[in-house]
This record gives sequence, C-alpha cells and structure tokens, in this order.
Amino acid sequence: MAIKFGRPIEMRDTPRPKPALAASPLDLTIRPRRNRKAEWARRLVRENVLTTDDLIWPLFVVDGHNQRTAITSMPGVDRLSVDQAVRDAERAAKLNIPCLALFPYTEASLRDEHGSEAVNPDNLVCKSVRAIKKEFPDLGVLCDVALDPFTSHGHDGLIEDGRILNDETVAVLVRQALVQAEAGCDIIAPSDMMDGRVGAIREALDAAGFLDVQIMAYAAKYASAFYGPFRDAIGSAKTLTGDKRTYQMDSANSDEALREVELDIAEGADMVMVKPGMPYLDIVRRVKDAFAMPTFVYQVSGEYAMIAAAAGNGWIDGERAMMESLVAFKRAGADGILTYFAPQAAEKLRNQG
Ligand SMILES: NCC(=O)CCC(=O)O
Ligand SMILES: [Mg+2]
Repeated sequence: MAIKFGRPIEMRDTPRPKPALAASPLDLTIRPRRNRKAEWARRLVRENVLTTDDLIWPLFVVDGHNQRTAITSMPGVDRLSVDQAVRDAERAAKLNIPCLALFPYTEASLRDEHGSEAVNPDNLVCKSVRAIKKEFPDLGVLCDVALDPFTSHGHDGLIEDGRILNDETVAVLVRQALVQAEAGCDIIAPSDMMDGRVGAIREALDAAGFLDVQIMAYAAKYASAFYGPFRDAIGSAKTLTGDKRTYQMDSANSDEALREVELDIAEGADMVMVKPGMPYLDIVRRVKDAFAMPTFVYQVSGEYAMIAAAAGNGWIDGERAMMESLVAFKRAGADGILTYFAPQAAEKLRNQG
C-alpha cells in the first residue's frame, strides 16, 4: 500500500462560511492548531532548521579512471574513481556543502591481515584528498581512520588469536592519520573505537606540526546491523569474519556513550559523533546536553538504503522522508549530519531559496 503524506490543507484568513456540519463550539481557550494554520505561520514558529551548512557528504572512491559504479544496496550512490570524486567535489562546492568524507574500496590484492595499505601515503584516500584539495582548497575534507577497508578480515583493528589488539592497532591508526594529514586532510575522524586512539593521534599530529588538523571522534559508535550496505560499498561484507561487538558499543547502552564521549573530549577531540543516527537520536540529545560540544551524527548506509528502497518502490515519498529524517537530527541536537543524501538535500534547500 502506498504511504504518502497528504498535501496540507491551508486555512484561509477570511471568516469561515457557515459550517457544513453543525456542532456547539468546545470551550477551548488554547488551540495549538492556530499556530499551524498556514505555511507562513508554521515557518514563523518553527524551532529547528536544516541548512546546507549542516551537511557532510560521504563519497566512496575506487581505483581506475572515469568510473562510476553503482552500489546495489545503496540506490543512487556510486563508487567513484578519483577523477570522478573530484567532479563530485565540484558539485559539493557549487552546492555550498561544507565538507566531504572519503571512504576507499581497496582492491582485494592490496588487503592484508595488517591493513598495510592504510599507511601507504599513495593509497586511494590520500590520492583523492590531494586531487580534491588541489582543485577545491576551500572545501573541507574528512578522512576516516580505521583499518576495515584495508584488512583481509574486515575488522577495524589488528587481530591475534581471534582477539582485536587495542594498543597495537592504535599505533597503526596514528600512522594512518599522519599520512592523511600529510595528504591535506582537514578533519581526522577515527571510527575504530579502540581505547586511547584520539589522544595518541592528537599527540602525533601536534608533534608533526599539524596543529590545525581537527579530530572528529566517532565517540559513540554502536555495533549495528545498519552498516550492511556500507560494507558492500567498501567490499568488506564478504570478508568480515565474526562481528565488531568487542569494540563497537552495545545498542542497549546509553550511559556508556556519555563515558566514551567524555574520554574522547578529554583526549583532544574537537567534535564528537554518534553513529548510527535515527535509532540513536536519544544518544545525540544526551551527548549534546551533557557536553555542549559540536555534535555530529552519521545517517548510515542502512538508514539511507531503507528510505531509498521504500521510495523506489513508491511506498513512501522519498524526498519528504529524507528531509524529515534530517531535521530530526537537528531537533535531537546535532550540529551536523554525515549523510549520503547530502547532494539531494542541498539541492532541495537551494531550490527552496
Ligand atoms: N566508518 C564509517 C562507517 O562505518 C559508515 C557506516 C555506514 O554508512 O553504514
Ligand atoms: Mg572510545
């Protein structure tokens, strides 16, 4: 069955004609509907506004030239060769989207147990950063720090005897962050959930003179089924062995998110993030209220896929669901949103004037 929003019926400002249905008026002094009577009135009392300034657009990059390959589980999102990523950067700049986030699809032959390609200064992410910053120096570029796009086992860290090694992983992440900063990345975003990585990365960035490179910590990142399509996009869906529950958070927890965020702030995070988005709006609100930090939220691939798939089937109005989901993040307290809808949302906002 098609679920659509009806077109709003606006009341006229002129006196009503005789009502068709007779009823004695209720004795109501307060009628909340008055403030909703017309679009101008709704605009006047609106509490939260989404703007293009709130958007970070994640892109997937792949080796090759002049390539845009569709990602089946993310309708409308492509993997891009570096030259095409630069074209999307141009689109972002034209739309005034402040920042891009880059994720690589690493060739199978370059993946190994240690994620060595992550620290290669010429890997796809570093190449893309250089190419984008060269043409669009004023566009922000965020790079994810974690090993999952580079490991043969699909985990974010190094493994020994089936265990994820925290401190050894942090040492590699520090090197990964440094090659990204050297390539020109503006925001380093550790998404690995190892303990102590923010502090270690901050110290190394400062020691190398990258005093202005920001850190956006994926501070409260939950072990989530909603990452499925992302793993298709970066090619780790088939290789991932087991799950990530020894490092990503348990979806039943909320106080723990505050402790995680507090640690990352103490270690030097400039901005914090909650991920996924829509199932965790309560966490966004708690984090914003508790720390008053720049707080971001990631509307992840599965959230995107649900809306895109339902819209593609004609089951919901995709554009309205997109805008409703994005303003919900603002209402929950987010200062910004990483979303695959960024270009469509920015276009819609521009056309609205
Ligand atoms: N570190 C980045 C992600 O894991 C993104 C997940 C998603 O979009 O599903
Ligand atoms: Mg942590």
